[in-house]
Amino acid sequence: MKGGPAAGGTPGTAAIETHGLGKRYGSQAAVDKLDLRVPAGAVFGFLGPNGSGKTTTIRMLLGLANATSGTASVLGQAMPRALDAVLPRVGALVEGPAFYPYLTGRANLHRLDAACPYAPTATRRVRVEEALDRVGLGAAAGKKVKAYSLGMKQRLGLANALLRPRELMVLDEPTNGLDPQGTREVRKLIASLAHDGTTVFVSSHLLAEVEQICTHAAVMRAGRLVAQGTLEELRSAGQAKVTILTPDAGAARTVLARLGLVPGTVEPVNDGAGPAAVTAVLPAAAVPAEDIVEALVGFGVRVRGFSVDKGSLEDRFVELTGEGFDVAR
Ligand SMILES: Nc1ncnc2c1ncn2[C@@H]1O[C@H](COP(=O)(O)OP(=O)(O)OP(=O)(O)O)[C@@H](O)[C@H]1O
Repeated sequence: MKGGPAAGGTPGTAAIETHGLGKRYGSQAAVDKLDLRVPAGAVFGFLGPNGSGKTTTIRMLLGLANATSGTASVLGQAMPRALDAVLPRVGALVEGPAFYPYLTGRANLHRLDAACPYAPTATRRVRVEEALDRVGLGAAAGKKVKAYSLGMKQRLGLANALLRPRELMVLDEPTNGLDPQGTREVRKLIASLAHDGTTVFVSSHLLAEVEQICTHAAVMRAGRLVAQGTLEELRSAGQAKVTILTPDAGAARTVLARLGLVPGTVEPVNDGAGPAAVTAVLPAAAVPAEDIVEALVGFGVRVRGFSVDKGSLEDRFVELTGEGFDVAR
């Protein structure tokens, strides 16, 4: 957007911060004791399987739902008390805004912008066209929304969030309904927002998506936050795996067991004719790699190859959520 860079917030401050935030529906806690911290300037992935409480959290942050416990602040101000001061600084895509089906995409944006008391009328036409272009809807802007696909409606929702520069963008599953091309475009859009200094808070149940675009992430499971931090921090908190390539698989297993590690299966390499690969999981506070090699050699194990694999973010998230992704609670 050409409307000038967003302020973005001072690095080191939090764009979103919650303490003990919770929401109950009857006896069910949709969100429970949430302590979330989204640093200013981050592209923050809010991950979790379906039903883990992401949308409920976002709704509370935006004043669309009332918390039943705890506190939340957005751009340094308490919510929902400071709603009127905060919302003009926040762009949001949550469950798609209500569009008029018999109006064109462009006319819908004009109406939504006109309904916003903070939007300058003089620049409306230009801002609407820029937002439509930015989400790749320029060519379809004259079509009625009732003829839009789900992906096109999603893009229109994004365009609505982009009508003015914002310090914080909150996007709930922004690639829902988009084809691979549309997904790539949204990723690029998020990167360009971040480049302009906007903090982006994006929920997703797609790990690969978060891994590609985010600097930080939090993981929800059944209403609870189970991890948050930079992607690197989340990765390194996971369990690493050691793999030993050796013709002395039995002896290698013995050494691993003596070191307190649990040896995994022995996999033949090269159809069983050559050495075998022996693996073991290294817990977070594990035996250092050099000590393992020393013990193997000391025991007379011939080592042809040795590697420590930190494990992917996916391994870590499956570890954390138990059920993996795309699973309803
Ligand atoms: N209005 C409501 N009334 C009762 N229960 C609700 C309501 N909204 C959400 N819930 C429940 O709260 C839990 C969390 O839902 P939420 O929509 O926040 O999850 P989510 O992580 O956003 O999932 P999804 O990715 O499927 O949108 C779910 O068990 C859901 O059924």
